[in-house]
Amino acid sequence: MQFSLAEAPDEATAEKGRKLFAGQSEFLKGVVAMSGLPEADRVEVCFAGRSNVGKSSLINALTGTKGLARASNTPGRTQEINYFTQGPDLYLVDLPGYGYANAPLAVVEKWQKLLKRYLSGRQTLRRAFVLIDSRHGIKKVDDEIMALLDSAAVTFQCVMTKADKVKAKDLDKVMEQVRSALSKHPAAYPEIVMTSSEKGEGIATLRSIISGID
Ligand SMILES: Nc1nc2c(ncn2[C@@H]2O[C@H](COP(=O)(O)OP(=O)(O)OP(=O)(O)O)[C@@H](O)[C@H]2O)c(=O)[nH]1
Repeated sequence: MQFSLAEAPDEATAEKGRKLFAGQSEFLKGVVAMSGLPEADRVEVCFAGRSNVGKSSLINALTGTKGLARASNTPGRTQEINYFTQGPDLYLVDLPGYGYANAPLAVVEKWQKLLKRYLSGRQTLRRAFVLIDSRHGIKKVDDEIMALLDSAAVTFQCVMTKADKVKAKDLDKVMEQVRSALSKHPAAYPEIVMTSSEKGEGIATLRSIISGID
């Protein structure tokens, strides 16, 4: 599999993305058990990543709603599966951050159990976006989540975050590592999205990618 960076969308595709995200975004609920999931009545995409990777910031940037997903400096604060509605036809799902070194083992095990159940049991889940910090590349815990997605047969797309924090030459090195790590995962989608929630880079691209998922 060849992995390439997603290019900026053409005008028609960009418009589709803009339209989707011009719709209202609202926090629906935080879920701690499968029994709490909302009715599976629309397409959903989820966002996974290590604690502090920038998930909340990315969801806020995508939806254009500051403070929608709580952007927090405290790692590991997003401990529930958080459901957001995006317009009438889409759920954006913020998964618990993983790999938080100081989390008690019992908490980690509970997340993992819920995550596994969610990923393998949610019929309407169309794609997972796995967020990777552009400074750090793919770590062991990311690789484990990707393996979980492989076994659950959930297509996942890699989204690089905090691109503004990395120099171009360092980014090349990280991308090489990312491509090589992704090549071991059959569920990996061939395009990688480079983003900066801070600068807005890649946000229009990701919006149009999501608008093309049905
Ligand atoms: N420079 C820069 N900083 C960012 C960017 N995205 C997020 N951050 C910062 O990174 C930190 C973590 O961001 P969050 O969005 O809270 O991360 P999270 O993944 O939701 O964190 P958890 O709730 O711990 O899972 C915050 O201090 C953000 O301001 C970005 O694109 N550029």
